[in-house]
Amino acid sequence: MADNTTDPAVRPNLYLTGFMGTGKSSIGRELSRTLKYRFIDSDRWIEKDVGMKIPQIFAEKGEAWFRECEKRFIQEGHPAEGCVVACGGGLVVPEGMIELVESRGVLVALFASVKTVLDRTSRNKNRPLLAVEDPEARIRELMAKRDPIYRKVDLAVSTDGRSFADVRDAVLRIYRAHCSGTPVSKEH
Ligand SMILES: Nc1ncnc2c1ncn2[C@@H]1O[C@H](COP(=O)(O)OP(=O)(O)OP(=O)(O)O)[C@@H](O)[C@H]1O
Ligand SMILES: O=C(O)C1=C[C@@H](O)[C@@H](O)[C@H](O)C1
Ligand SMILES: [Mg+2]
Repeated sequence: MADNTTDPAVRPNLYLTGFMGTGKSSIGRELSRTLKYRFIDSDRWIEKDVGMKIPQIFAEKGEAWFRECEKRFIQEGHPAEGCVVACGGGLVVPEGMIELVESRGVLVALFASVKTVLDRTSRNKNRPLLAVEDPEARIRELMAKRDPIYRKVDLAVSTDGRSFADVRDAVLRIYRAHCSGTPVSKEH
């Protein structure tokens, strides 16, 4: 099987999407080491670009303004190849964003249950959308809205009960298969 990812001339960007806590940032970093690609996290890029942390951006500028920053990041904030990009959890939500990201490289969606997301996000207070009295109810409500959007992404990996290495290898397999033109079946 031809493997384009071993050809330095063909290194399409690998974008990770999915709900908060599915592991885009942590798995993305691991993937970038394995592929010897540059790792970029859209949340960190925006924080640096605007000079504010995410909670401050949401509080002072609002979510819609943040979504515009995410669009600008995809359009002009990173190299055209050789990158693993961990997208912010809501980056693909506005209409047209899945198509925009897919025009820049290979998009893979990570999935996890409400329980897993709650467990993985509860230790950390830097997600303004989950900084509410009942984060579980908020996750349920947001996930119900967003799940149909993430499911539009053709390449998908489930992360529930799987180790970092296992998820990393599953993403690598489908990225490489996709790059070499091999059909990939969905795994939600
Ligand atoms: N497969 C996994 N097994 C165990 N823990 C995991 C796994 N994937 C992620 N985690 C843990 O879950 C937490 C959230 O992961 P991470 O920050 O990578 O999520 P994210 O998808 O980037 O979230 P966000 O959309 O908010 O940026 C981290 O503490 C990470 O170590
Ligand atoms: O899912 C979301 O809407 C978000 C996820 C995070 O990565 C950050 O982009 C921010 O907290 C919003
Ligand atoms: Mg992240």
